[in-house]
Amino acid sequence: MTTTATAAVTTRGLTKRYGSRTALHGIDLDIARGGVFGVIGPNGAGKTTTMRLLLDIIRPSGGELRVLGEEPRTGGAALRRRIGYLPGELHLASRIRGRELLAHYAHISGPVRAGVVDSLADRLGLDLARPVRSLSKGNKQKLGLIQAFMHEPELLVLDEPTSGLDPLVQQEFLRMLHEVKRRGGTVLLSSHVLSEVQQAADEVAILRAGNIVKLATVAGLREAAVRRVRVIVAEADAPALQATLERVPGVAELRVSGDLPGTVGVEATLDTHVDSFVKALAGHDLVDLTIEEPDLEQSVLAYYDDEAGVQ
Ligand SMILES: Nc1ncnc2c1ncn2[C@@H]1O[C@H](COP(=O)(O)OP(=O)(O)OP(=O)(O)O)[C@@H](O)[C@H]1O
Repeated sequence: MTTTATAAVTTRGLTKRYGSRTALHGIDLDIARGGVFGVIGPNGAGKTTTMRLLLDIIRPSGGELRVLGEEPRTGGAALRRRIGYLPGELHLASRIRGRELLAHYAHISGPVRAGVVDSLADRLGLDLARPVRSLSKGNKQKLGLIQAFMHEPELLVLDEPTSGLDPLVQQEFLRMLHEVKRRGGTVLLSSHVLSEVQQAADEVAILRAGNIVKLATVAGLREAAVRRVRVIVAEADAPALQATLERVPGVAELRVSGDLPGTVGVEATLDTHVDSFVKALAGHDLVDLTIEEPDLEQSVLAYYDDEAGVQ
C-alpha cells in the first residue's frame, strides 16, 4: 500500500465481518495529519468497528490499514502510546478515585506532563477526588476524555466524545480540539450529531451500513446544501419575475406572489451558489432579502437514505 509519510490513518479495502454479518465492506480512508476528521452515520453504520480496528482491539477480516505509518497489529505498545482513545462505552465501576485511575492509565499511555491532568479536570469541571463509580455519566465521560488527551498524543480517536456532556463542557471540548490541531495533532471523532461534527471537523466521512457513502469537507457540504431564500420586491411584474427566476440554475420550490399591494413576495430553495439568484434580481427594487443558513442536516440525512448512491 502506498502511504504518504504525513498520513495519520490510511485504509484500503478495510473489511470486518462478525460471523456471517459484514460490518465494514472494504472502506478506503485517507486522514491527513493536523486536522479533525469526523465520521457520522446512523446506528450500526460501522463507526465503532472502524475505530476499534485502528486501535487493534479487533482485527480486520480483509484489507489494509496504517495508523501513524504503522500497522496496528505489529505497532504494539509503542504505537498505542502515540494514540489517545475514548471508547464509545466506558465501564468505570471502580472504587478508586479519578486521580488514581488516571495515574494508572498514565503508566500505560506514557509520560504525562506535570499539571496537565489538573488543568484538563479544571477546564472540564471534574472533581478528581471522587470515587469513579459514584460519578454521573457525564462526569465519567470527562474522565474518559482526560485519559485520552492527557499524554498529548499525535492521534486522538474519540468515539461519541460529547455524549452526556452539557453544552458549556461541549464548548470547552471544542476548544481542546482546536488546541490539538494547533500543535499539529490529528483527531478522528465519531458522532450522531451533525452540528457537533460541523463545528469541530474539517472533513467528514458519512458511513452507512459499512460503506462510505460520502467523503467531503465541511465547507463543501455547506456549499452543496439547500438554502431557503425569501425576497420582497417593490413594484414588480409577478409573472415576469417568476419567468426570470425559473431560469436560474439550482432554484426549486419557487413561489412568486403579488398578494400585498405594491410588492411581490418570492420564496424558493437554492442548491447552488446564491450568486446567480441575486444577479437575476438585480435591477429590481428589493424591500427585503433573507437567505437562511444552509440546512446541512437535511443534506446529510439524504445520504442515510437507502437510495443514496454508494461511492
Ligand atoms: N461484537 C460484535 N458481534 C457481532 N456483530 C457486531 C459486533 N460489533 C458490532 N457488530 C455489528 O456490526 C455493525 C456495525 O456496528 P458498529 O458498532 O461499528 O456501528 P456504529 O456505527 O458504531 O453504531 P452506533 O452508532 O449504534 O454506535 C452493526 O450491524 C453491529 O450490529
